[in-house]
Amino acid sequence: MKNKSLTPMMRQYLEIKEKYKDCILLFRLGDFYETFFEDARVISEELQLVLTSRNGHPMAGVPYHALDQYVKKLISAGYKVAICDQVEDPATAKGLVKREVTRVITPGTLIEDDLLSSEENNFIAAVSEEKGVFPFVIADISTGDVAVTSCESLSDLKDVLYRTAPSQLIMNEKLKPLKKEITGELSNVFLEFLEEWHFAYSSSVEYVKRFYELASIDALEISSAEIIVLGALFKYIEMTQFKPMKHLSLPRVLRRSGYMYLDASTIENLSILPSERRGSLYQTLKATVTSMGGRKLKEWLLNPLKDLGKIERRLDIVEAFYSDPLLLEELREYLRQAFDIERISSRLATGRAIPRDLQALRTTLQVLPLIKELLYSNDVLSVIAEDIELFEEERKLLEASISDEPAAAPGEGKVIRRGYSEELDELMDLLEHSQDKMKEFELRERQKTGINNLKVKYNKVFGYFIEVSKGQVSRVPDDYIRKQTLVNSERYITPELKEFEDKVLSASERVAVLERALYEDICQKLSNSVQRFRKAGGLLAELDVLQSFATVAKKCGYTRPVFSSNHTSYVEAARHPVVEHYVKDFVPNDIQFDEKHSFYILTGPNMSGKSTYIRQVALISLMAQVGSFVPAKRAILPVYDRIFTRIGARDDVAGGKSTFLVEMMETATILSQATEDSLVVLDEVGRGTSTFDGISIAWAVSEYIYEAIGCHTIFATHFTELTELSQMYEGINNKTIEVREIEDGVIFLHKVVDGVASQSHGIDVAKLAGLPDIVLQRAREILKIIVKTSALDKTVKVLSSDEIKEIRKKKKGKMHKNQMSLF
Ligand SMILES: Nc1ncnc2c1ncn2[C@@H]1O[C@H](COP(=O)(O)OP(=O)(O)OP(=O)(O)O)[C@@H](O)[C@H]1O
Repeated sequence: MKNKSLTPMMRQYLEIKEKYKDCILLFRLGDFYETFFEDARVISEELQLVLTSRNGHPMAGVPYHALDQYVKKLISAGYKVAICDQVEDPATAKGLVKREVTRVITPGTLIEDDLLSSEENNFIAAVSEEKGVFPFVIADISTGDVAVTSCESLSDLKDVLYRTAPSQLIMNEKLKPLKKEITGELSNVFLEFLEEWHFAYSSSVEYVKRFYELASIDALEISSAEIIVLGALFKYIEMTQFKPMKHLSLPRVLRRSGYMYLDASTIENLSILPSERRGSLYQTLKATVTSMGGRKLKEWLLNPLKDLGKIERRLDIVEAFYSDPLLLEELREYLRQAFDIERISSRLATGRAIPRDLQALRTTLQVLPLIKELLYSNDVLSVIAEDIELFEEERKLLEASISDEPAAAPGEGKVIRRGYSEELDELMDLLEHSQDKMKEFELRERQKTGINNLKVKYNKVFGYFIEVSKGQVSRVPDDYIRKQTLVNSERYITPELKEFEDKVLSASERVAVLERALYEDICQKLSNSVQRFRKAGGLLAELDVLQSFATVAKKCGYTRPVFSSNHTSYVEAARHPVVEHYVKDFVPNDIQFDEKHSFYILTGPNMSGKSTYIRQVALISLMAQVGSFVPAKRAILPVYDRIFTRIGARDDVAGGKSTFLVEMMETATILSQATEDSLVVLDEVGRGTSTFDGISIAWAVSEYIYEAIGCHTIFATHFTELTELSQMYEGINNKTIEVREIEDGVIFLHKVVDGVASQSHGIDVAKLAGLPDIVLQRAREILKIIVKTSALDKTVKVLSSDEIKEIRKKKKGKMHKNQMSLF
């Protein structure tokens, strides 16, 4: 590149680019943000923009008004973008402008307009490693939410990443060797490695203290390793945003002991979160009407409660809504009027609130008293009403200052309401009624001087002037200043007229300046309340989720679960909350767990409904612990500490793991982490290997769970051999799913009953699937031969009491209960 051909601006571009090498630099120039050199090539290709050239160098630009939209595209294509704006240069007396990077946008720091109504969180996360533990922090800059946890193992960290799905992950450089392992299954995460010094303890402590204005970090009750990543993340945010992020909340500390832990495969197996392929629990339970509620619902579904008091509190509220449909409908109506004040708060705090945000904030604050009053009308709900703050001062400020339909930006007098500022009103009056004002002035002067034909006129040379005909000149008062003499008249100005003229001529400019200043002042005042707005937003979100539970419970015929004190369970006529919407006549089934029924072997033909049944048992408990009613006629449930699932075949080709290896790893996790208070549902464990290996593993796993862990378990299997276990262990029972055999196949009745499946009917299902007759016939012949020759030798003995003692001892040493923390 020949430096000679560079313009001064291009040189400046290169200078700034030096510091922001890893970013696409967008340079404000008039109505465009321009890029030059290689950046220009990149953006013209990524954004399909015309590539032009200046002095032989490539150049491309995006229009100023469409910046957000283009930046978002660049970010999703994996780029970081530095926005270089024109700012006043205090070094020059003339107030000249200079260009400066005002923010760096990365996937995790994107908080533009279109996110305002989104139900998704946009998390930026940071992780480091300290003695085998991974301290982890996430923040959503667009809502102000911050949370920390520590992952005790790599698989814990992967679970947390799966659950939070951050769009950007900042990692300590020392974790580079684990990059593939950590992020293997994450798609679309923007990774950045920061050098180790970013994770220095002392600077992080100082930073966090300063950020939260704390005398000591002890108040946060988080470990020093967590402080380090929190500090590193905040430093990163400040480095990219150049603005204080005062809306970021104190970190929520998430410890595994506080919640029912769901690992990534359980979230996947139970279809808790929405997926493109099938329905989910989230979609079923979602009758929320605000985006804050949508986000909260997701958070709750991923973190079911273990504290019975808290669960009952949620259920009480759901019941109060459920049993008062009119109140419920009224509340939904008010909530529909509430806007996403968490996001508005973040925009206020970062100086990016637009007038529409303030209009939305006002509407939301206006609806709060109505919600409060409504909740007070019900005894149970009045407890929540107490917590609703009314923001009288802020509401009055917004009502007095922001017009009903404000313009997109301040500057033309269409944002600030009339009556808020006398000065602005006067200027606007001047602009709108300058002609009338002139007439008024003229009339006043005529009356004052007695000159009937006195006229106020305007020309470009003098501006406004008073014209008096020659015959009347003797009446002209002393304070008139003569400006010009014509044949038949004299022209004068007065200080008042000049003052008026100045006002009119500069009024529009002054309106622009004054309205912007007033607007900024209002935003500034409101920004002092952002933490309280966020809190109110959180409360509205919770109300929204709880009303959503009540709405769905009514629509789908759910009942309130009751919790047993002796860890037993009886659910009558239970349904699968998602599948019931996809099949015509869903057949409800019961489930019972007590001392004599803690472990079920569930056999049944293919397609009979085994997976559906075991999933519904897990989902019903999960729903209950989230605080929702459940799809059953009656439900008595224990509080589970964890739900484990091992369902379906999954491989991890990227991580070099076969289907069977993944299956065994998941099973190993269950055996090492389940406690007697857990619920375990297993589907076809052992299927991924040879039949005899599979049966042996499944058998030994069942014995281990039953004897060493003793938790409620359902094991769905095609290995009918496992049903022998019920003969040997008192609490192991057999269940099967009924089918009616007909001449030409089977009818699936989907009814779960005591007993063992007579056969798998796999060939009947193969027929349904359309396998050719000749293949089906041959399969039947082979089946007959195999059944005769390979029956399991029924000589397996029950575990001896010494063996049981031994496995219980080993299990104890491995217990992880409540040790780990999670998200
Ligand atoms: N209780 C039920 N009432 C009505 N239909 C049901 C019920 N349970 C399951 N089904 C229907 O049967 C289909 C098969 O169910 P599911 O996958 O649970 O069977 P499965 O026994 O696990 O099969 P396989 O052993 O082949 O994996 C479901 O997709 C659903 O359409």
